[in-house]
Amino acid sequence: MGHESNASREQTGLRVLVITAVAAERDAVLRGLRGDARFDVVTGGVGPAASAASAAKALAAAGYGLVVSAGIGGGFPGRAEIGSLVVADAIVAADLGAETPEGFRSVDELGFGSSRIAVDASLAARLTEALQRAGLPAHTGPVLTVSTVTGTAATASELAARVPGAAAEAMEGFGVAAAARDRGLPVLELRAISNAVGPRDREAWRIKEALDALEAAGAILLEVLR
Ligand SMILES: O=C(O)c1cccc(C(=O)CC[C@H]2O[C@@H](n3cnc4c(=O)[nH]cnc43)[C@H](O)[C@@H]2O)c1
Repeated sequence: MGHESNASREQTGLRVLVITAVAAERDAVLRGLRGDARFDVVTGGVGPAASAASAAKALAAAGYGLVVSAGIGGGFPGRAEIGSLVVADAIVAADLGAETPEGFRSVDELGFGSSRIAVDASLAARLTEALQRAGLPAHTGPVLTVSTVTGTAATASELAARVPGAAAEAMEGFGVAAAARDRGLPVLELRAISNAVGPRDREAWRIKEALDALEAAGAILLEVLR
C-alpha cells in the first residue's frame, strides 16, 4: 500500500482519505490536489477486498472526516462517455448475490445485508455542480462495484437493468465505502471514464485521457472542500 503524507499537516481542518487502486491514479489525484496537506492519497489495490482492507488499515491509523474512492472506470453507454467524470450518488455492489434459475438475486433480496451504500449526497451534488461549472463533463448516478470487469454487451445490459440509472462501473468503491461505513464516516466515489462498459476492446481504452480528467477533478475536489 503506497501512502503519501505531510509532516506539517494542520490538525484542525477536515482530513480526507482518498483511496485509488493503482499508483497512476494516485499520482493523478495528487497532481490535482497540489500537495494540499489535508489529503492522504493511498493506493489500495484492485478490487473490493483489497480496497476494503487498505481503507480499513488507513482509517485505523489516523482520524479522517471524509473518505473518497477515486480512479478510472467504465462508463455505461448513454450515461457517461469516455473522458467524462462520474460522481456516485450511490455505491452498489452489483454482483453481490446469488445466481438462481429465475435470475440474479441481490444480497438484499436474499436477506443477507445490503448491496448499496449511501454517499454524502450534499457533497456529491456540490462536487458534480463544481465540476460542471469548471467546464468538465460530469455526470452523477449509481457507480457499480464489480469483481469481474464487464466484457460483453449482454452483461452490460443486465447490469444496467439491475441498477436503474447505473452510470459507471469499477472495482473498488463498495470496499472503500464499507470501511468508511464501519467507522461512521461519509464517503464519495469519483470515476474518470477510460472505457465503455461492454464488449472487451483494449484498443478503445483511453487511460491517459481518464487520468487527465481525474487530475482536473482533484483540483475541483480541493476547491469544494476549501
Ligand atoms: O483486460 C481487460 O480487458 C481489462 C478490462 C478492464 C479493466 C481491466 C483492469 O485490469 C483494470 C481494472 C481497474 O480499472 C478500473 N476500471 C476501469 N474500467 C473498468 C471497467 O470497465 N469495469 C471495471 N473496472 C474498471 C477498476 O476499478 C480497476 O481498478 C482489464
